[in-house]
Amino acid sequence: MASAARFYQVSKGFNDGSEYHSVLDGVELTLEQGDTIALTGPSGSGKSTLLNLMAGFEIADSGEIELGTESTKHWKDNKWSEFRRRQLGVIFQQFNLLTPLNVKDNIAFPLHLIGQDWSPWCQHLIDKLGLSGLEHRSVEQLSGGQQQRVAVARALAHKPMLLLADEPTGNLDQSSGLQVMSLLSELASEAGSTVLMVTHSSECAAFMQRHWQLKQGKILEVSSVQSKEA
Ligand SMILES: Nc1ncnc2c1ncn2[C@@H]1O[C@H](COP(=O)(O)OP(=O)(O)OP(=O)(O)O)[C@@H](O)[C@H]1O
Repeated sequence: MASAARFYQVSKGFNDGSEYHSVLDGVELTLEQGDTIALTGPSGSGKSTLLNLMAGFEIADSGEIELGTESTKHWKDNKWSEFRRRQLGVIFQQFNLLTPLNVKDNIAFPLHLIGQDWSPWCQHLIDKLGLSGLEHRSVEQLSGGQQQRVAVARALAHKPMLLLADEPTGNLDQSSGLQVMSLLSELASEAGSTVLMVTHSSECAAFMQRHWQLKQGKILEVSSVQSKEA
């Protein structure tokens, strides 16, 4: 099966003015299409950095990143933007919704950027995410859990190849967080999206099939449904 993403010896670090600090140190990873993976690791271990590299928000110091069947080695900014618009969904801890817009317009906005219209799939997302009746409400008037459910709909509206989520339940209480996780994993599966999710919560990680840990700049596979069954 084709992979959704591969890292070959990817390294990334940052200068704090005088010194270079290595964060990712020759990371090797493969996300197979349809994988759902929870990424954990200590604070500062580089989880968000890894997601940022996969989305092209940051560029690796060395190594190579493949997305789908393409190497990103020579991608320019416009190619990364095109990839993000068409093939990527991103969910952040802080929701990052367009606050002057209502629920429906927040979900439709990224679709319009790629020339797509509202579809039965979008309506399905609204219904499943419990947003029916709230379509015309400003997102500022929603609870945190409702806002994150809008963010899930927005991220999946174009059925992205890859869904990246950075602590999507970090700002929610436990019950809203688990509800969002359950819907996110079910709808990502319906969309056919591969999921890589950063989380500090073992309960959230349990919604994913595989569990990776980032430690000392490298990925360790902690568990997978396949290996549990083996
Ligand atoms: N743009 C940047 N400039 C300088 N240093 C950075 C930058 N981005 C990240 N870092 C540093 O890289 C390290 C890894 O950061 P990152 O945010 O990826 O960790 P994390 O595992 O996601 O942490 P947390 O769980 O606390 O969110 C940290 O030491 C951080 O300060």
